[in-house]
Amino acid sequence: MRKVYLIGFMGCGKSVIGKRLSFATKMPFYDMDYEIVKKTGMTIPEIFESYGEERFRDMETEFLRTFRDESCIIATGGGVPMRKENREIMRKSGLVFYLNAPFRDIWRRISTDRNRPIVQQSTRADVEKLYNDRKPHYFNNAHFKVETERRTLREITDYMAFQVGRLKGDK
Ligand SMILES: Nc1ncnc2c1ncn2[C@@H]1O[C@H](COP(=O)(O)OP(=O)(O)OP(=O)(O)O)[C@@H](O)[C@H]1O
Ligand SMILES: O=C(O)C1=C[C@@H](O)[C@@H](O)[C@H](O)C1
Ligand SMILES: [Mg+2]
Repeated sequence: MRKVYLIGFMGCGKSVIGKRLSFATKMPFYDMDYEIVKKTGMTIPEIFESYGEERFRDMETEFLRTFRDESCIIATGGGVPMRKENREIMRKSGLVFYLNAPFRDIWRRISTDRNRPIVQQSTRADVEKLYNDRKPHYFNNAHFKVETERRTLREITDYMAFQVGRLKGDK
């Protein structure tokens, strides 16, 4: 296995669980959003504001195409699985875990976060529609579906570390 990708909607826990999984598996961890912020020297709201969402999406694809060939854990941005090319790269280069969380949990976590431009520009109903539209893309493109509802971060991480350990060396 080369890479472990975490996919799912904003606030499902990709970044926080990715870090913990890195600790549990001793694999390095990278957060795509953070890598893009580091490379551009801009925050995500600034990138959306200055260049528009489409350019941000191109940066995500560029990251997947060019990121170093290393066994590692990658927390993807919430919109990454919407592009066919992104899905193909992820499935070819590693294992894909979908973190599923109910919309009410997601909304509680993200509604007041100013660092997510899509949330800032939308109503709750808009974000819920986006959640429902995206769900099949997450679901149909993951090797593993992880239910996070009523599970602690520890329980989720332990389950994922077990699956990663079991499959290490298979790919
Ligand atoms: N299962 C969980 N139990 C408790 N808190 C959680 C759980 N999952 C996520 N959280 C909390 O929700 C918040 C959002 O999580 P996180 O930033 O990891 O989401 P994300 O999937 O990386 O979102 P984005 O796509 O916007 O980067 C964090 O404060 C995190 O600690
Ligand atoms: O779901 C999305 O479209 C996004 C999620 C975040 O991870 C960031 O990549 C950005 O805020 C867009
Ligand atoms: Mg994140």
